[in-house]
Amino acid sequence: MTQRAVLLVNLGSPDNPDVPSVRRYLNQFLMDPYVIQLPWLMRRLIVSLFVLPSRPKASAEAYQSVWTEDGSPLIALSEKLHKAVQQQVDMPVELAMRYGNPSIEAGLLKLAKISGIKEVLFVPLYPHFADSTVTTCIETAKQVITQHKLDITLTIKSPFYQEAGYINALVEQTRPYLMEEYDHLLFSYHGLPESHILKRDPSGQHCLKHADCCTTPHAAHATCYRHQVMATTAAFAEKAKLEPDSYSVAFQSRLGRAKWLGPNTEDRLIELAQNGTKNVLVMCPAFVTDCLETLEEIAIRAEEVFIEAGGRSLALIPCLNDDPVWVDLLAQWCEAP
Ligand SMILES: C=CC1=C(C)c2cc3[nH]c(cc4nc(cc5[nH]c(cc1n2)c(C)c5CCC(=O)O)C(CCC(=O)O)=C4C)c(C)c3C=C
Ligand SMILES: [Fe+2]
Ligand SMILES: [Fe+2]
Repeated sequence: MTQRAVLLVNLGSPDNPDVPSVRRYLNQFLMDPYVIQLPWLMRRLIVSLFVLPSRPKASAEAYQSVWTEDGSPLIALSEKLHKAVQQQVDMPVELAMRYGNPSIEAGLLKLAKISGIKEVLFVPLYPHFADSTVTTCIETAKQVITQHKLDITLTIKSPFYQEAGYINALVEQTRPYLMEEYDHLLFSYHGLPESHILKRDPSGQHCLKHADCCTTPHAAHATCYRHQVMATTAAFAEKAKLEPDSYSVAFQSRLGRAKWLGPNTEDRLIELAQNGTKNVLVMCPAFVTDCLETLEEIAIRAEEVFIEAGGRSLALIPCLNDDPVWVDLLAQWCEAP
């Protein structure tokens, strides 16, 4: 019997698309000190005064527009992925969410109870490093292990933003869309406040200090989300043989008043439409499963913005979800991360 088990970890969704459930979810999410990186009292005030009074209603409506018979798309698709991986490997695999359910605590307790399990391969389902995604789920897992005195070690899968297997899976998944006619391919990555990147630059003098910082080799790139998404884009463009002017990068899902990475996806789509681009393809490689941010923000809202600005069609390329090439890659990592 193997000593290893696997925990796949994604972000999580509200339990239901109603206002109270979304409020609970947003409160847990935004009170996370890795997400809003301010002292507790300031975070509490911002979340209570500026987010919780109005956002749960708007977000609940957005969730309702994409909710499925099986629940939230992010959870339902992550469960399909989990099942497909479990079928390929001879070790226990569980799925957990950083916010909402099933929790990281429940997943680790379940795995730790299985006789003979000594090591958990912990796989954050994010290709790129960010404290607000990767660090927070790792720290939560460590707390659970300490709190419950679990006799297991964690092996953590590193961000895989430029691993050949991941780029290959993305290119294979995207190929049918690239073979259709289109004018421009937009890589829309989830955004991040610039302060999160600056805080992680060990030199304090590299990240976001000059225009080509992300393509100039530097130790900061181990934790630089912007460098990592640029590296994914470059590796994808090379493997898919994209023409240099046929694609660009933008950042979506901005929240609040702080300065976030740019350009903003909606602004970029307006610019493309105004410059005569008619048919745009959008892919979102920061997400491995489709979710609110791809299905509602891009496929519904961004499409409206693009068409209103003069574009003709916007097609969202699905995330990897339970694509067989991606499932095979995860199964390989289970055996040898
Ligand atoms: C892909 C990686 C993600 C990063 C980096 C990230 C940072 C980040 N997000 C918020 C605020 C919100 N994000 C929300 C939804 C959401 N975010 C991600 C992924 C990343 N977030 C996913 C996969 C989802 C979808 C969840 C789902 O149920 O489908 C939301 C909730 C929805 C809404 O009200 O808009 C918020 C809020 C911040 C502040 C942040 C970095 C600081
Ligand atoms: Fe950079
Ligand atoms: Fe987010």
